[in-house]
Amino acid sequence: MTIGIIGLGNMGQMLVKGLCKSGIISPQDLIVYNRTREKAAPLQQRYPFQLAETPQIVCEKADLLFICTKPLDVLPVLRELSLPSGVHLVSVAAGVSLPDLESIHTGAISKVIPTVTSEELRGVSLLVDNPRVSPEQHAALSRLLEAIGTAEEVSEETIETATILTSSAPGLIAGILEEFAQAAVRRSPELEIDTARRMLVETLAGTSRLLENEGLSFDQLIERVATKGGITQEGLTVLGRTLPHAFDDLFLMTKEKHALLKQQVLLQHEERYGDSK
Ligand SMILES: NC(=O)C1=CN([C@@H]2O[C@H](COP(=O)(O)OP(=O)(O)OC[C@H]3O[C@@H](n4cnc5c(N)ncnc54)[C@H](O)[C@@H]3O)[C@@H](O)[C@H]2O)C=CC1
Ligand SMILES: O=C(O)[C@@H]1CCC=N1
Repeated sequence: MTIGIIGLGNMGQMLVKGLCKSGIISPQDLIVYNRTREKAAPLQQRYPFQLAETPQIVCEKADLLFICTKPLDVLPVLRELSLPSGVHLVSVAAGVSLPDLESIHTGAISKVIPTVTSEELRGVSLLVDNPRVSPEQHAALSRLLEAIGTAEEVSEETIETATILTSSAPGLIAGILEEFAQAAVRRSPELEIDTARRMLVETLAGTSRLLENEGLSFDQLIERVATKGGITQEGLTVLGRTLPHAFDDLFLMTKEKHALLKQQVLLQHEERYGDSK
């Protein structure tokens, strides 16, 4: 099977690295197009994939085609292509829906929301298919996603919330850890910020191992740490007071951003067809 990738940004590169590292494919099974050809060179040296001169060549050679551009570039890029009906199109763009893509491609289409952590072969890819995806195409895509982490089938209704938990989360967790480290240094200025960051990274790795290897729930882990009448309980009380509002806000704002993106994609349709699809 030949896998095409258009756009070698964060997600395109993650797919190249993850899929090749996992051993599920060999680099020669990949055909990639990047607007700036030279930018692909360092990655191509490590993983000798095929580098196409044009995106049209990619879609003609690929059985499975990942479009990895930013959401508002997806439809304009695809419209310039003549997509063979047999190609299985996979969009990774947040805010671009299956119906948007169905207006362009008559064949099988999936929407996948991957995660940057799949470069390390861990993390969740969210997957939703349109009805034209055959069981064989679904199985082939799922196998690839399972090779770089786990694949969760979701509906288009839940994909936006799940995106925050799986795909935005590595960035959000990094943001939380940075605030954690900065607050520690504000409290104890003699502590180096990089030391605080290192302590948190190691603690995060240990925490995730403990949760996973011992099959602990979050509550069980809290019980192990928070000695009755001890220090951690005080911290948990503060979190219980402040975090629900912060996370409610976070889901509200990201939902609004999703809605805005979808509106902008819809406008691209209207500008093109002079009506609302
Ligand atoms: N970064 C992340 O963790 C995740 C991103 N996504 C989705 O992945 C998509 C890409 O995101 P990133 O990789 O972070 O963005 P990015 O900005 O790193 O990559 C976008 C790439 O598209 C290329 N591109 C733009 N126009 C093009 C064209 N006409 N032809 C060929 N290539 C073109 C750019 O050169 C760039 O390399 C977005 O739609 C985003 O919603 C989904 C899940 C996670
Ligand atoms: O922030 C974004 O828009 C992309 C989609 C999910 C993760 N990164």
